[in-house]
Amino acid sequence: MSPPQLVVHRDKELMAQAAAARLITKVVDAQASRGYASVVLTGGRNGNGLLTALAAAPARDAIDWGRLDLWWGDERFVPEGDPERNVTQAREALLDSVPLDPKRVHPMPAADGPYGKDADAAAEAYAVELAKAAGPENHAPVPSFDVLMLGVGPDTHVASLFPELPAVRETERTVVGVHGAPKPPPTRITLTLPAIRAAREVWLLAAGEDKANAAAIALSGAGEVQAPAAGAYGRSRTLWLLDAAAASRLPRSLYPPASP
Ligand SMILES: O=C(O)[C@H](O)[C@@H](O)[C@H](O)[C@H](O)COP(=O)(O)O
Repeated sequence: MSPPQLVVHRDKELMAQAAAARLITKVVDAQASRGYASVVLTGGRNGNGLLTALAAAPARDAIDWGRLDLWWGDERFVPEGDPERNVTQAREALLDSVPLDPKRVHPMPAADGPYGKDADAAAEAYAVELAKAAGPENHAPVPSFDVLMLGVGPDTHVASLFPELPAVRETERTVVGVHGAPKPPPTRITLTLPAIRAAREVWLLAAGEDKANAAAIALSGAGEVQAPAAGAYGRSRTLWLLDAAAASRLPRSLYPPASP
């Protein structure tokens, strides 16, 4: 596993704009070489901030939206259309403004969907959907995601993998239900670390002073059960995208080299 790369931007707005530009290039390159691209979205302010910046990006439509597969890293297990749902927020920020192929957009099940209030059954169904989309060359029963994005919580959680809770300890299943999450709402569905680690690239988004401790802990050798962000890495690249506030408590040895 190659060490994580860090890129620090002046502030969260610039981080979102730069991350959006980075995503456009990554998707365009994947589509040019393979004919399609596969991206995992994340919820939260930084994840939605990136989507909002992407919607406004001048080069946005260099992406062939009809050949983009979208998945989610986690979802709040609430009814369809609930403003709390990550997919609801993603639709408002970007998805409703671009010509995606609906067959290639894979939201996680809602709490009023075919699995009712059974988050574990809904999680299992999403795992089956991921496995069906996996190819023979894939490293886990999930597609080879080009980019899997993760917002980082102030407690170092990523997706809905919270410190010390059962989901972060999962080593076999790719998707599990989460009960009693400390970040409301308490019931969620989440990819697990094995699924996250099947991605070619994992990008962690951390902006704001409230993420400074989490970034420092996760990047200074903490264990993944105590600091789930520490266990989120990609097969070929792990990239932390921070703003200066979130990077403010990083050990000097980690902070990207000052320009000469
Ligand atoms: O469902 C969620 O809440 C998100 O997927 C979660 O993992 C989020 O990305 C982090 O909590 C960071 O959220 P902020 O960017 O809002 O701090």
